[in-house]
Amino acid sequence: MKLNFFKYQGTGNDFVILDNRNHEYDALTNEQVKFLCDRRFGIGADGLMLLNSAADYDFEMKYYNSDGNTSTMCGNGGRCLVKFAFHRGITRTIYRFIAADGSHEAEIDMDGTVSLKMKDVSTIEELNHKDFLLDTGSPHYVKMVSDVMDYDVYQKGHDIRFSNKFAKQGVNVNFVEQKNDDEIIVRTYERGVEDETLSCGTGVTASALVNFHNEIGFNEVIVTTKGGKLSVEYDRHREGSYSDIWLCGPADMVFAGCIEIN
Ligand SMILES: N[C@H](CCC[C@H](N)C(=O)O)C(=O)O
Repeated sequence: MKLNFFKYQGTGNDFVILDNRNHEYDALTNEQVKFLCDRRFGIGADGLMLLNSAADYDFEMKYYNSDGNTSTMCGNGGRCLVKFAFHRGITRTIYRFIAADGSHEAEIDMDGTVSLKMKDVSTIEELNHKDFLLDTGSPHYVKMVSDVMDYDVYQKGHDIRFSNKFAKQGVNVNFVEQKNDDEIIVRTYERGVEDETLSCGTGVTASALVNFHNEIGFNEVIVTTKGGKLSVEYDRHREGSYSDIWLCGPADMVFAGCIEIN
């Protein structure tokens, strides 16, 4: 099978993207996705996305983790897919697409950053005063720590992700340091990559919502990741739900190519 692929990254979370609007890659297998994402034998990426046609939407997003399995929502992937759609000639003031967790809106700002509206969050489960569980389109465990840049993210993330509570379904694990009221640093161990990624969009979003200093009403949190800076804007409601959640940051093409696979 010959593939024309495109490589994109959003704050270092990187993806292989295929334009599948004419169903050219419908037969792609999980094993082939895993090969394409392999950093030694393939192109190399945290995940792979298909840009599919969709009735009533500008496109459909189909997301695979680098383990080759389809998964739930990818925030950085969604942002990269919007920029890819633009590069492929789909130009909109507001993009509307369908993904694993439902419909999303997105905008490409004048400076090229992409803002993606995330699904509403109804509850945050507080396991204790430092550990939280919530779903921002993918399941996230958020743990507040100090000196996050010195933290053993791989081992500690692996231990939580494969603990009895999460072994079957999996969970993404975020380690968060509070810099000040509106700034956090986040490092994430990602399910389905089974390693730390340079950033995780749904994880950054989850970590921002858990941010201790949020007020009722509009909040904006600046998030530093190893792959760069993102911002998360949202409305916090009195009963503890969250809406109008926007994940904003850069999303850029790295290279394009053609590959022949078995
Ligand atoms: N690994 C995640 C999906 C990708 C999430 C991440 N890349 C993002 O930007 O949200 C999962 O299986 O739940």
